[in-house]
Amino acid sequence: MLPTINFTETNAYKYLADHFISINEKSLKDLFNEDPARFEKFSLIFEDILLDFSKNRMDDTTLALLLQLAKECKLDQAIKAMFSGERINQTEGRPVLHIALRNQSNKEILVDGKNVMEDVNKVLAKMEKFSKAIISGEWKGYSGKNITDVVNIGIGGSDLGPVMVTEALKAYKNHLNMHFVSNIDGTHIVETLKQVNPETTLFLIASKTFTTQETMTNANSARAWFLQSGAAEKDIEKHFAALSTNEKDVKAFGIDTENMFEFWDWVGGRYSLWSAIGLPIALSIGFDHFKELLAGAHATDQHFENTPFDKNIPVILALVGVWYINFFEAETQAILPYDQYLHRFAAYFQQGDMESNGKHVDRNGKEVTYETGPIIWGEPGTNGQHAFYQLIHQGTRLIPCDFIAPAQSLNPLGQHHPILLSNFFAQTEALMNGKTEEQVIEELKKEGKSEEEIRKIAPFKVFEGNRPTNSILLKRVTPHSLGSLIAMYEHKIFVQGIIWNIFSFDQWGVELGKQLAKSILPQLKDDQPVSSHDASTNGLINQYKTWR
Ligand SMILES: O=P(O)(O)OC[C@H]1O[C@@H](O)[C@@H](O)[C@@H](O)[C@@H]1O
Repeated sequence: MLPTINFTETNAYKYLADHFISINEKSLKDLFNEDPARFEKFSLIFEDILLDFSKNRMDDTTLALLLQLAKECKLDQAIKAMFSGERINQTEGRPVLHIALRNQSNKEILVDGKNVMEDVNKVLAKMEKFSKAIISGEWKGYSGKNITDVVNIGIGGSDLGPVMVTEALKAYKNHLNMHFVSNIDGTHIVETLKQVNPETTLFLIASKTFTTQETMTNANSARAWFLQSGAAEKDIEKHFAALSTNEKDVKAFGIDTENMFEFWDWVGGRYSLWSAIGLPIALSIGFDHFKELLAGAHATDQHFENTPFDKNIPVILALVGVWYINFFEAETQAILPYDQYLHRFAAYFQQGDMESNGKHVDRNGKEVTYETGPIIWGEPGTNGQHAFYQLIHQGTRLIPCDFIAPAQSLNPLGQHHPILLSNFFAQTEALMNGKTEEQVIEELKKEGKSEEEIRKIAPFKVFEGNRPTNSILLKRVTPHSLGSLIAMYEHKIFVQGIIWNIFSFDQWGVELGKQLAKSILPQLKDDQPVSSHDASTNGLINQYKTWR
């Protein structure tokens, strides 16, 4: 069982609330001036990843109090509960064991007296064999040709992880062309099928439940297309595989369980890329690289489980986040990777974070009286700079940002990487230091502007600065470092959920819309006007009926 402490009733919270008043008056510049050792104190290195959290609006006292908060919320107990396989997803009665999927130490993890590592290793071995057969061409399509294209059909956690990782690790990929179909909009599957040949295409039907409407509809359309293109029922076994926990429905769909890659209810959808759901990753970059991804995540797991909180990267990331969300009232958190390969990283953690911690009821079943999960957003640098950074620099909102960049480029081309990184360094510096009115006036004078012109324009050119950032500098994007980085964010989300006293591993919030869509669908069959909804919904449906 997880602790059920209201963090606003801890001593640390009360001290933090007082302490906030004094910190809020200080600028980041002051904080750096006051403490020459600030960078050394407020940065951590883990393997080839440096976290610099010194450009945050906090000092030694803040950190000490945040650490005390974690202690008072019994974070240590919660971490132990997760790693030991307790049913910490209490609203669904399940353990939370994505850490088992990448448990390369193979240390036993028991659930109901059974070591889950046996099943994990069995599926990994099956994934290895299968991916090697497909990649090598040993596995043939129904007409004897090698597989050239893989179409993953899944949505949410059964899509976003594999999409993000295959994009992030594109530099490591082999000859297989990867396609991802998620949207129920027929356009997605139709446009994808235009690009592939049934004789050389492998479809992966990725769904934990194997009941998700979007995925099953897309899967059935893919199956129909396959059969209409000249293949026979018996050929399905060469071209369709399932990644799921639901053996019964996989069989009913017509997929041989030989081609089923199993996972278990203790793997949350948004934490599933390490499971059979990662098969498209193994196919795209090869199983050995997939294992390195798992190893990177496992290294972070060990760091998270065993490192004192003051040196623990996920814990620090989480506590700094809590500081902004609950004291500075920041509503959003930007994730800004300065790496084109990481272009889906923020989108991935939109699900990871917002589906986990977008909760308004605490672990006692009571309405919370404080903010929980932030709105996650972001785009890769430097594109974002030319789009929305204006608001981050000069807008009225405080937006904590995580800047992420690799020191080494996987495509060293002329001056591209130094230019990219100069922007990465410059942005966090600019956000911290800003530009004073005196500096603006000085610059305008140098440009030869008149007193009158200077007076008019100067206020608009001032940057107040004092805007907080984390910088995460990786040596290089590799399967290992990416695995570590993803796991850092996963555990950050876990820690924040513990502090906020919410359940991070259910997602009831996605159900209501699904339910209503199911009841509306039959009403769309005929042209009879509907009147059973509110006036707006009736009006929209009836207009649709006249226009379709
Ligand atoms: O993998 P399946 O079961 O198709 O679910 C796909 C997605 O469905 C959504 O409604 C959420 O619950 C996600 O967490 C999940 O990843």
